[in-house]
Amino acid sequence: MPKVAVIMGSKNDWEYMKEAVELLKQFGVEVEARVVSAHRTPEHMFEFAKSAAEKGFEVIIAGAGGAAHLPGMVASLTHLPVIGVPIPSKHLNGIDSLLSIVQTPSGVPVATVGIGNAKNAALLALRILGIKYPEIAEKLKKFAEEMKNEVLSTKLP
Ligand SMILES: Nc1c(C(=O)O)ncn1[C@@H]1O[C@H](COP(=O)(O)O)[C@@H](O)[C@H]1O
Repeated sequence: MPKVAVIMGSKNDWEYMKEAVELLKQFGVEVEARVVSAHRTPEHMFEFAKSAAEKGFEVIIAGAGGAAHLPGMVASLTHLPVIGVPIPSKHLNGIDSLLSIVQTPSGVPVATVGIGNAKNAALLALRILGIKYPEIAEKLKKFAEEMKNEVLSTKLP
Protein backbone atom coordinates (compact mmCIF):
# COMPACT_ATOMS: atom_id res chain seq x y z
CA MET A 1 0.00 0.00 0.00
CA PRO A 2 1.49 3.40 -0.95
CA LYS A 3 2.33 5.75 1.90
CA VAL A 4 1.95 9.54 1.97
CA ALA A 5 2.97 11.92 4.75
CA VAL A 6 0.68 14.85 5.39
CA ILE A 7 2.44 17.38 7.60
CA MET A 8 1.39 20.84 8.74
CA GLY A 9 2.95 23.69 10.65
CA SER A 10 0.24 23.86 13.31
CA LYS A 11 -2.71 21.87 14.61
CA ASN A 12 -4.77 24.87 13.48
CA ASP A 13 -4.03 23.90 9.85
CA TRP A 14 -5.91 20.62 10.31
CA GLU A 15 -9.27 22.11 9.29
CA TYR A 16 -7.82 22.44 5.77
CA MET A 17 -5.40 19.52 5.72
CA LYS A 18 -7.94 16.94 6.86
CA GLU A 19 -9.49 17.11 3.40
CA ALA A 20 -6.29 15.73 1.87
CA VAL A 21 -6.09 12.97 4.48
CA GLU A 22 -9.71 11.92 3.91
CA LEU A 23 -9.35 11.81 0.12
CA LEU A 24 -6.09 9.86 0.21
CA LYS A 25 -7.66 7.30 2.55
CA GLN A 26 -10.66 6.96 0.21
CA PHE A 27 -8.17 5.93 -2.47
CA GLY A 28 -6.67 3.27 -0.19
CA VAL A 29 -3.47 5.17 0.55
CA GLU A 30 -1.82 4.81 3.94
CA VAL A 31 -1.49 8.28 5.46
CA GLU A 32 0.54 9.53 8.35
CA ALA A 33 -0.54 13.01 9.45
CA ARG A 34 1.39 15.08 11.96
CA VAL A 35 2.42 18.57 13.02
CA VAL A 36 5.97 19.47 11.99
CA SER A 37 7.24 23.03 12.02
CA ALA A 38 10.43 24.37 10.48
CA HIS A 39 10.19 27.35 12.77
CA ARG A 40 9.03 25.80 16.02
CA THR A 41 10.48 22.28 15.83
CA PRO A 42 13.47 22.56 13.48
CA GLU A 43 15.26 19.43 14.72
CA HIS A 44 12.09 17.36 14.41
CA MET A 45 11.55 18.73 10.88
CA PHE A 46 15.11 17.79 9.93
CA GLU A 47 14.75 14.28 11.31
CA PHE A 48 11.35 13.80 9.64
CA ALA A 49 12.50 15.00 6.21
CA LYS A 50 15.80 13.11 6.28
CA SER A 51 14.14 9.79 7.18
CA ALA A 52 10.92 10.12 5.14
CA ALA A 53 12.13 8.12 2.11
CA GLU A 54 13.62 5.35 4.30
CA LYS A 55 10.32 5.10 6.14
CA GLY A 56 8.60 4.30 2.85
CA PHE A 57 6.81 7.58 2.15
CA GLU A 58 6.51 8.24 -1.58
CA VAL A 59 5.07 11.76 -1.54
CA ILE A 60 4.96 14.48 1.13
CA ILE A 61 2.14 17.00 1.39
CA ALA A 62 3.07 19.98 3.56
CA GLY A 63 0.65 22.69 4.64
CA ALA A 64 1.78 25.92 6.25
CA GLY A 65 0.53 29.45 6.70
CA GLY A 66 2.13 32.90 6.91
CA ALA A 67 5.91 32.69 6.55
CA ALA A 68 5.37 29.19 5.22
CA HIS A 69 8.91 27.83 5.15
CA LEU A 70 8.01 24.25 6.01
CA PRO A 71 7.38 22.83 2.49
CA GLY A 72 10.56 24.34 1.01
CA MET A 73 12.73 23.33 3.94
CA VAL A 74 11.42 19.77 3.78
CA ALA A 75 12.00 19.72 0.00
CA SER A 76 15.60 20.78 0.61
CA LEU A 77 16.18 17.75 2.86
CA THR A 78 14.59 14.97 0.77
CA HIS A 79 14.43 13.88 -2.87
CA LEU A 80 10.75 12.93 -2.50
CA PRO A 81 8.16 15.05 -4.29
CA VAL A 82 6.79 17.72 -1.94
CA ILE A 83 3.40 19.33 -2.52
CA GLY A 84 2.82 22.58 -0.64
CA VAL A 85 -0.57 23.77 0.58
CA PRO A 86 -0.70 27.50 1.39
CA ILE A 87 -2.92 27.81 4.47
CA PRO A 88 -5.14 30.92 4.67
CA SER A 89 -3.51 33.26 7.19
CA LYS A 90 -5.16 35.64 9.63
CA HIS A 91 -3.74 38.91 8.34
CA LEU A 92 -3.02 38.41 4.64
CA ASN A 93 -5.58 35.71 3.75
CA GLY A 94 -2.90 33.27 2.60
CA ILE A 95 -1.21 35.45 -0.01
CA ASP A 96 1.87 35.37 2.24
CA SER A 97 1.64 31.56 2.51
CA LEU A 98 1.22 31.16 -1.25
CA LEU A 99 4.20 33.33 -2.13
CA SER A 100 6.41 31.76 0.55
CA ILE A 101 5.71 28.29 -0.80
CA VAL A 102 5.69 28.91 -4.54
CA GLN A 103 8.81 31.10 -4.64
CA THR A 104 11.37 28.53 -3.56
CA PRO A 105 14.80 29.04 -5.08
CA SER A 106 15.74 27.24 -8.28
CA GLY A 107 16.85 23.68 -7.46
CA VAL A 108 14.33 23.12 -4.63
CA PRO A 109 10.94 22.43 -6.24
CA VAL A 110 7.69 22.46 -4.29
CA ALA A 111 4.54 21.74 -6.30
CA THR A 112 2.19 24.40 -4.99
CA VAL A 113 -1.59 24.21 -5.02
CA GLY A 114 -4.10 27.00 -4.46
CA ILE A 115 -4.68 28.66 -1.10
CA GLY A 116 -6.43 26.22 1.21
CA ASN A 117 -6.78 23.65 -1.57
CA ALA A 118 -5.60 20.53 0.25
CA LYS A 119 -7.95 18.46 -1.92
CA ASN A 120 -5.91 19.29 -5.02
CA ALA A 121 -2.73 18.40 -3.13
CA ALA A 122 -4.17 14.95 -2.49
CA LEU A 123 -5.24 14.57 -6.12
CA LEU A 124 -1.79 15.58 -7.34
CA ALA A 125 -0.18 13.09 -4.93
CA LEU A 126 -2.53 10.42 -6.30
CA ARG A 127 -1.54 11.26 -9.86
CA ILE A 128 2.13 10.86 -8.91
CA LEU A 129 1.38 7.52 -7.23
CA GLY A 130 -0.72 6.50 -10.24
CA ILE A 131 2.47 6.22 -12.32
CA LYS A 132 3.56 3.28 -10.17
CA TYR A 133 0.21 1.94 -8.93
CA PRO A 134 -2.22 1.19 -11.80
CA GLU A 135 -5.15 0.70 -9.37
CA ILE A 136 -4.78 4.33 -8.24
CA ALA A 137 -4.67 5.55 -11.85
CA GLU A 138 -7.88 3.59 -12.49
CA LYS A 139 -9.61 5.12 -9.46
CA LEU A 140 -8.55 8.59 -10.62
CA LYS A 141 -10.18 7.97 -13.99
CA LYS A 142 -13.39 7.00 -12.20
CA PHE A 143 -13.15 10.06 -9.99
CA ALA A 144 -12.82 12.35 -13.04
CA GLU A 145 -15.70 10.60 -14.76
CA GLU A 146 -17.95 11.11 -11.73
CA MET A 147 -16.98 14.77 -11.52
CA LYS A 148 -17.75 15.23 -15.21
CA ASN A 149 -21.16 13.55 -14.89
CA GLU A 150 -22.00 15.69 -11.88
CA VAL A 151 -21.21 18.87 -13.83
CA LEU A 152 -23.08 17.72 -16.91
CA SER A 153 -26.17 16.82 -14.91
CA THR A 154 -26.29 20.19 -13.13
CA LYS A 155 -29.70 21.79 -13.46
CA LEU A 156 -29.89 25.53 -12.96
CA PRO A 157 -33.09 27.13 -11.58
N1 LIG B 1 4.43 28.43 8.50
C1 LIG B 1 4.54 27.79 9.65
C2 LIG B 1 5.62 27.00 10.09
C3 LIG B 1 6.81 26.70 9.27
O1 LIG B 1 6.84 27.05 8.07
O2 LIG B 1 7.71 26.07 9.82
N2 LIG B 1 5.34 26.56 11.31
C4 LIG B 1 4.13 27.01 11.66
N3 LIG B 1 3.65 27.77 10.65
C5 LIG B 1 2.32 28.38 10.51
O3 LIG B 1 1.98 29.33 11.44
C6 LIG B 1 0.57 29.49 11.32
C7 LIG B 1 0.01 29.93 12.65
O4 LIG B 1 0.17 28.90 13.60
P1 LIG B 1 -0.57 28.95 15.01
O5 LIG B 1 -2.03 29.07 14.69
O6 LIG B 1 -0.20 27.65 15.68
O7 LIG B 1 -0.01 30.16 15.73
C8 LIG B 1 0.03 28.15 10.87
O8 LIG B 1 -0.74 28.31 9.68
C9 LIG B 1 1.27 27.33 10.63
O9 LIG B 1 1.24 26.55 9.47
